[in-house]
Amino acid sequence: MILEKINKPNDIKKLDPIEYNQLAYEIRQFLIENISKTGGHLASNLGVVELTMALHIVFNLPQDKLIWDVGHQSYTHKILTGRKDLFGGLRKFGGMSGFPKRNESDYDAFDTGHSSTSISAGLGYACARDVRKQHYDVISVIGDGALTGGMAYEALNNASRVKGSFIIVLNDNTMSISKNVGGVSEMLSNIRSSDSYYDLKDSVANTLYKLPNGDKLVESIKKKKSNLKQIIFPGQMFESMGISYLGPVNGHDIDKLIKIFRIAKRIDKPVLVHVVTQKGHGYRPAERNPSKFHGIAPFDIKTGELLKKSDKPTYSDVFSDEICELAKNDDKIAAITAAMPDGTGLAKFARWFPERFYDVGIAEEHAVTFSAGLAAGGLKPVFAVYSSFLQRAFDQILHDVCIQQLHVVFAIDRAGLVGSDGETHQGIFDLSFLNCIPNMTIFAPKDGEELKLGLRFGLQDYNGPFAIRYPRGEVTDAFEDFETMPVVYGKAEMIHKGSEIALVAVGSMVETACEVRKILKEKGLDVTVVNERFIKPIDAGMIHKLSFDHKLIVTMEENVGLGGFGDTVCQYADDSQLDVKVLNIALPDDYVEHGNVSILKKEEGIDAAGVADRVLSFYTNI
Ligand SMILES: Cc1ncc(C[n+]2csc(CCOP(=O)(O)OP(=O)(O)O)c2C)c(N)n1
Ligand SMILES: CC(=O)[C@@H](O)[C@H](O)COP(=O)(O)O
Ligand SMILES: [Mg+2]
Repeated sequence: MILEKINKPNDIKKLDPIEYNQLAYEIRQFLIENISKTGGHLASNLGVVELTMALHIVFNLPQDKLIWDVGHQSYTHKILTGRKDLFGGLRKFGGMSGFPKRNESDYDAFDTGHSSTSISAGLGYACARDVRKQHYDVISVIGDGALTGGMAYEALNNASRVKGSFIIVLNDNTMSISKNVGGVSEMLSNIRSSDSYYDLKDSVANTLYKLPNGDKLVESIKKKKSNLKQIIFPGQMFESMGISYLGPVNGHDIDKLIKIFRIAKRIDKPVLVHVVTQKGHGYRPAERNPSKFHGIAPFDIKTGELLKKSDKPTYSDVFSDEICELAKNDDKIAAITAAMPDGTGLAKFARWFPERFYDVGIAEEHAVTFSAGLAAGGLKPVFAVYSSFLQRAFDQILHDVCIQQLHVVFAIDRAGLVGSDGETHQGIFDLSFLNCIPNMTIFAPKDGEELKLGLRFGLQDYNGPFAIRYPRGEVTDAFEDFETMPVVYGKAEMIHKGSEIALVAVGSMVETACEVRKILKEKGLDVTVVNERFIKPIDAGMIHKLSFDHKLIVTMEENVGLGGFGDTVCQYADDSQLDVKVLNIALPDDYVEHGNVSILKKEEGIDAAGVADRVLSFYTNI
C-alpha cells in the first residue's frame, strides 16, 4: 500500500512518480470506504484526487498557501497533511471538520464553507506577501459552481493588482451540486469542447516549456495580441482581465497536472489554470449521479444506496409539495434558488413549472434583488434558501426588498442547528439579522402542517416581505393529534394553558417546550406552552396576558440570543413595565461546531433536560 507511506505532511514528495497513480487509486478507495461509514462530501472529493496530489507535489506547503473554495473538496488535502487517521471522526462532534480549518492544521491556509471566497482570500494573501516582501506562492482552487458567485468576479476584477505570482486553479467538472448553470458555465463548456485547441495548446506549451527560457517565451506569447494567442490562450475573458490563462488540462492526468502547475509557478503574475475533472471520478454510482453523492449520508458501497431510509418527509419535502400545490392555482408564483434545487426541494417545482423557475447559480445576493425585480414586475417570488447562505444577502433584503415593501417570500430552510457542516452552516443568525429590518415579517412553524399554513398565508393572505424559517431534517409528528389554529397575522398559538411559568417557543423549540413541560409536570409544575409563530411582529397581546397570571415567561429559540426573539420580548416587557420575569433560552454569542444536532443541543443547553434545569433553577430563585 502506497497510502501507508503517507503519514506526515509532504510525505508525498518522497514517492517515486511511478507510484502516483496507485496512490490516487488508494486515496479513492480510502475516501469511499470512510465516507460510506461517516457520510460526507464524496463526489467532489473523488474528483480532485490527482489535482490535490499534483498541488502538494509542486508547491511547498505550508509556506505556500493553498485555499480551497467552499472547502468541501479538501479531504485528499487532509489525507496528505497527516490527518488520515482522523477520518473515522469526520464531521462528528469533537472530530475532524469537513472543511479546512486554520485551528485544525497549519496546512489549512483559510477557513471556508460558503462559496466563492477563495480568490478574494488568495488575493489578500498575495498582496500581504508583496507588502511584507515575503516569497511564497498562493493558490486558490475554485470550482465552476463557485465561479457562479459574484464575489469571485469582484476578486477577479481586482486580481491584476497583484504584481507577483497568484495562481487560481479552476476545477471545472460542469457541476455545482446540480448541473451548473449560466453563461460562464457555457463559456467554459465551449473552451472544453474545442478539442483542436486543447491538443494544440497542450503540445505547444509543453514544447515551448522545454526550450531554454521557454517560460519567458510562453509569457511573451501571452502578451502579444496575435492570432497565435487566440489559439493558444482561449480563456479570453481572463486574459482581458490581466490574468494569464493556462489549460484546459485533464484533471485526472497527474503528469500533465504537475507540468502545468510548474509552468504556472514560474509565471510572475496572476494566472488561471483551467483543470477539467469528473465529479465522482472512480466510483460508478457517484459518476452516474454526482448530485446524490455530493453530500451523502452513510451508504452501501456495492449498491450506492443509503443505509438508513426513512418514509417520513423532511421540511424541504413539505415545502416542495406545498409550493407546487399553490403554484398550480396561481400562475404568478415563481421560485428562485441559488444553486440548491435539490436541497431546498425546488427540483419538483422546476419540473412542473420550468418557465417560472430560476436557478441563478451560487448567487444569493443576486437572487434576492432578482426576486425584488420579479415582485416589482407583478410576480410572487419565493426564494428558497438555506439560512446560513441568506446571510450573504442582508443588504439586498433591506435595500431592495424591505424598503420598497415588495412581496417576496423567503423560504428559509436549514434554520437552526444543521449538524455535521458545523460553524459555517448553522442557521442560527437569521432571526437576529431579519428581526432588525423594518417591514419584514418572520414566521416559524412548529411542524410540517404549520409550514404549509404559513406558506399559504405568506403567498395568499399577505402582501410584503415574508420570511418563513424551518429546520433541516424530518418533520415532527409531535402535534399530530393537536388541532392547529388558522394563521392570523401577528398572533401566537396556545398549546397548553398552565400557570406560574409560560414557555413561549419559536418553531422547532415548541416541541422541546412540550417536552420541558412534561419534565416540569413531574416536579409538580403545570406550565403554559405557547407557539409564538410570528417572531416579527411578536404577539405582544399574548405576552401582556401571560404576564398577568405567570411569574416567569421563558422564551425559547434555536438562534443566537442577541437580537433574537427573546431580546424582543425582554424589550417589550421592559418598555411596558410588565410585572413578570423573563428568561431567554437561546444559543450563546458564539459559533457552534460540527456534530450531531441532538449532541449540539445538549452541549448548548437547549435540549429539553437542559432547558428544564435552567427554568427550575431560575424559577426557584425568583
Ligand atoms: C454561499 C453558498 N451558497 C451555497 C452553497 C452550497 N454549495 C456547496 S458546494 C456547492 C456547489 C459547488 O460547486 P463547485 O464549486 O463547482 O464544486 P464541486 O462540488 O463541483 O466540486 C454549493 C452550491 C455554499 N457552500 N455557499
Ligand atoms: C458544502 C455545502 O455547502 C453543501 O454541500 C451543504 O453541505 C449541503 O447541506 P445539506 O446536506 O444540508 O443539504
Ligand atoms: Mg463543479
